[in-house]
Amino acid sequence: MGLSVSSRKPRSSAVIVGLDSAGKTTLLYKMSRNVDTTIPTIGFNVEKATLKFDNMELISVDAWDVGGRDKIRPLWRHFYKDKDAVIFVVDSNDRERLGEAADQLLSMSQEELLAGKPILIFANKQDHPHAAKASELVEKLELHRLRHAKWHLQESAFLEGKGITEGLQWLMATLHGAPISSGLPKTKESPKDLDEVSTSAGSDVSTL
Ligand SMILES: Nc1nc2c(ncn2[C@@H]2O[C@H](COP(=O)(O)OP(=O)(O)OP(=O)(O)O)[C@@H](O)[C@H]2O)c(=O)[nH]1
Ligand SMILES: [Mg+2]
Repeated sequence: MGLSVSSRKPRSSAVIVGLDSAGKTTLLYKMSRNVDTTIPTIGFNVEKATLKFDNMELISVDAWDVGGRDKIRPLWRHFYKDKDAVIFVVDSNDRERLGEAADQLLSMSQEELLAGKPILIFANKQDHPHAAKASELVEKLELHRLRHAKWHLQESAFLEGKGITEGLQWLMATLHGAPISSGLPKTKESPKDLDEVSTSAGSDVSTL
């Protein structure tokens, strides 16, 4: 079963990034039944949670907007070190900042300590009627630039709890090489029911 894992070392860990207001904190709190959240004070906002299912540790670091990015860069290494994956959250309804988000995503993917790690992209806020859909986001986020990483774009609506499980299932399957069933909430769709579009080797898109 493997559900009683609170004292075990995390099985895997991911760093959550994204522009301000994308939904990173909402993602953590949506799973708060299953997480412990702490906010250490080290000069910029850090939120940490451990998913009890699969014992995956998620760390959100709100460091992008802090002045003098180069000055705090050495601190980032502390959080990027030993991470197995990147979770990137984008506000699909904020088209004006998609270019900025694309640059942040590319920059993260090129961080030495994260290079080549799988990237789960949550195309969040899909509950907005005019939110950019997966196909538009693949283009606007310039995902072709993520040449060396396996990525998956998952449409989501965190406030409604939609898309979270599906995205994390992809991540766990990618990290562990096989679907993980223990403790994961059942999803209504099986992968074959999702509208999956192959975009390049090892990368794909799932709509809600
Ligand atoms: N409509 C809608 N709003 C959302 C969704 N997810 C998050 N929000 C809202 O977006 C706002 C920002 O969400 P946060 O989770 O605080 O964003 P964040 O990425 O942690 O932002 P910073 O901490 O500033 O970097 C909040 O008002 C959330 O309620 C969603 O799926 N749909
Ligand atoms: Mg936040």
